[in-house]
Amino acid sequence: MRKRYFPMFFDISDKKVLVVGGGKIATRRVKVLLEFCNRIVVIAPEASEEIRALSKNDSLEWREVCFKEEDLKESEIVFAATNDKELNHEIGMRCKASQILVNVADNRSLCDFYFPGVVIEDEVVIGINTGGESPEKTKEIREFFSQHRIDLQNTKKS
Ligand SMILES: C[C@@]1(CC(=O)O)C2=NC(=C\c3[nH]c(c(CCC(=O)O)c3CC(=O)O)Cc3[nH]c(c(CC(=O)O)c3CCC(=O)O)/C=C3\N/C(=C\2)[C@@H](CCC(=O)O)[C@]3(C)CC(=O)O)/[C@H]1CCC(=O)O
Ligand SMILES: NC(=O)c1ccc[n+]([C@@H]2O[C@H](COP(=O)([O-])OP(=O)(O)OC[C@H]3O[C@@H](n4cnc5c(N)ncnc54)[C@H](O)[C@@H]3O)[C@@H](O)[C@H]2O)c1
Repeated sequence: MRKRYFPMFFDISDKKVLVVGGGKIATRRVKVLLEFCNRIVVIAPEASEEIRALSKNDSLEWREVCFKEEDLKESEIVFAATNDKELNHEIGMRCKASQILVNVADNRSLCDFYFPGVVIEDEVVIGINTGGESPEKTKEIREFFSQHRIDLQNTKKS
């Protein structure tokens, strides 16, 4: 049977979320995470303009430093998204050893969970996933739903 990932809809509003890295992928993920969580720390010596701007809000703190092992102590969910493959791997392994939920952007086998494609419309949240087989397909489906927001609204009213 094909391996599938169960879509748990998880309350992360008060979880301590750590994102390591502040580039393209980290930015894409932070923007989605901020819809669900107000305790995000980003650790990265360099961060995108968007992360810099978002860090002016209380929900997001950007620390302009390199990752250190002790950063994990205060974290409950970790996203490793640096451009350093070895570091991402190390973060994944350390989280596993400490039973901290971890997602590693360049190594699906180290992920406790995958980042979904997300569509939000009022109280409706759609999460899309292909079990790691085709993120591109996830993106296509997410774009399809995003362009059909009217239909989602109509469904809700009927
Ligand atoms: C849904 C989304 C969320 C997000 O990322 O925000 C997401 N990937 C997205 C896009 C995307 N990812 C990649 C490209 C190719 C273009 C490119 O290379 O740039 C594109 C297309 C693009 O970017 O346009 C490359 C890639 N992806 C993974 C690896 C590593 C590996 O497979 O081991 C590599 C190689 C990296 C490398 O080594 O370089 C792994 C994962 N990607 C996942 C999620 C998880 C499974 C999702 C699923 O099953 O469907 C999983 C397994 C783990 C995880 O990361 O949670 C987002 C769509 C967002 C949207 O809706 O627009
Ligand atoms: N899962 C996915 O969907 C997906 C898609 C494309 C790429 N990727 C992978 O995601 C990772 C990030 O890609 P990107 O395009 O965002 O890279 P990027 O070059 O845009 O950003 C890298 C970030 O990592 C930070 N960084 C580097 N060393 C660090 C350290 N020691 N401590 C903390 N932060 C550090 C940099 O300051 C920068 O902010 C890569 O491994 C890439 O292969 C994943």
